[in-house]
Amino acid sequence: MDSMLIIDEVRLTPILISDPPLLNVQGVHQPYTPRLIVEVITRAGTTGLGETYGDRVYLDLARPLADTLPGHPVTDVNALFELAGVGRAAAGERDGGSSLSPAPVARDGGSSPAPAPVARDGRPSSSPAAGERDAGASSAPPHAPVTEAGVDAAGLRGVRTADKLRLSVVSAFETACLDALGKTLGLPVHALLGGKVRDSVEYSAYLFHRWAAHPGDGPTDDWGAALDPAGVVAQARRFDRLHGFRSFKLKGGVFPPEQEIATIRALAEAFPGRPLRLDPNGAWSVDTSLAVAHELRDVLEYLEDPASGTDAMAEIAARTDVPLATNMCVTTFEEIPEAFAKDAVRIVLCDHHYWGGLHRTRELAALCRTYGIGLSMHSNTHLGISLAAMTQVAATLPELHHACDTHYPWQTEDVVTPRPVFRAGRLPVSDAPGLGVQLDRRALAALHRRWLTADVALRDRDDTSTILSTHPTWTPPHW
Ligand SMILES: O=C([O-])C(=O)C[C@H](O)[C@@H](O)C(=O)[O-]
Ligand SMILES: [Mg+2]
Repeated sequence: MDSMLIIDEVRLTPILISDPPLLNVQGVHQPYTPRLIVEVITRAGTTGLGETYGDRVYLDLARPLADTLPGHPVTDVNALFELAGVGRAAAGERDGGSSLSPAPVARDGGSSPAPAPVARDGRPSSSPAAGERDAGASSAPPHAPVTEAGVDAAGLRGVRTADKLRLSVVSAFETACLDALGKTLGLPVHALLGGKVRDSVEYSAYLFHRWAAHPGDGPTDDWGAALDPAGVVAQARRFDRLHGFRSFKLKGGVFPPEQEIATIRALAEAFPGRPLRLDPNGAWSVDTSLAVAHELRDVLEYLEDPASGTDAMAEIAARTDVPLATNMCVTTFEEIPEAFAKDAVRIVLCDHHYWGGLHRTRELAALCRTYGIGLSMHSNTHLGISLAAMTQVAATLPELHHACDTHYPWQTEDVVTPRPVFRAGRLPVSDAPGLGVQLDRRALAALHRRWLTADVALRDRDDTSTILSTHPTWTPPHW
């Protein structure tokens, strides 16, 4: 193996990025949300970049994986799964747990104590501090247990298992290895995935009900509140003006369905013929879902996760012509056979983070193609490294016929420079080596400093605790 391709060092940098007060079924976004930036450095000094969820439960899995990588080639991305212990739940007893095992994820959702932070060469520390609070996965309710078998269908990204956490960590390492490999070979990541089938990727405007500002201290912006149909339409007009998005997705499950129906109707009137999506993250019963589908049957591109669970989705799908999409009931390969057999969904939202990387996203696309299921793309609060990875893999998927989700326009901070710019709702597919993004080290250091100095509770995203801190009587909505 060419020594230029051998990994010399891996750096992990947890950061906190500012986030607006966006509302969802689990509460409200924190003023700052955690992300993890992964740098893989080869013996030739080439740095590859990756990004994933930054909650402490992910950091605890990333650290031992980072420690095992030096000496491995960046070409060896298939080995990452074994090194990260994916599938180790079943095999764990057999091998007795090798030195490659990641820190164990406790059955109560907590994680093993982390070692004290270690600064490497004066660069941002790769080790998060031990937590004061037991961590849940990003976007999952704080009480939700993490088990090897997997429970918690209520999480915004569906069932939460130890393997899914590991896959989310692997995805950042895979992206970083592919970025380093591409830079070494002078090839874009899409070429390493078989080549692009389009020169630009379409994204959708991600509309949220939101408050004008976080209560108390926190980052501010000038978007104002969006708590009724007029507010959401104004938000959509601004997205249209700024980025030219053609399609619109509304995060629902916040207000009673009648109000969210009125909002979609107002959007349809303001933007005739444009694709519209509504996603209440499983907040509705089967009957409510059917009623909403009926009301909006003439304007929806798709209805995303109206109810929770494969059986409920299958029941709704059998009784409406409105296509159902999901990033909650089909989020792992294990969930595919049942959901496809029951015709529960017509569109699956891929996400390279929790599906385990860019190669596995292509494997998911192949399965969807085989079974005649459409493909779209999910997003969670993310920065430019993830956006570049999403764009590179999306460029290679012929079957991606829906605009991809992205939270990116809500993010005012980034660790890449220059910021990507959407034109007519699209991003060009970079042909530069690797992901085609440059790390802004000064920004990375500043956001890491925030992670070190801010309230440690912010190191785990917890939308429910955040809303309860100012609205103590709030309960998770269900209609
Ligand atoms: O499509 C989805 O379900 C999401 O984008 C989940 C996200 O976490 C979203 O609800 C959010 O950021 O509040
Ligand atoms: Mg969704």
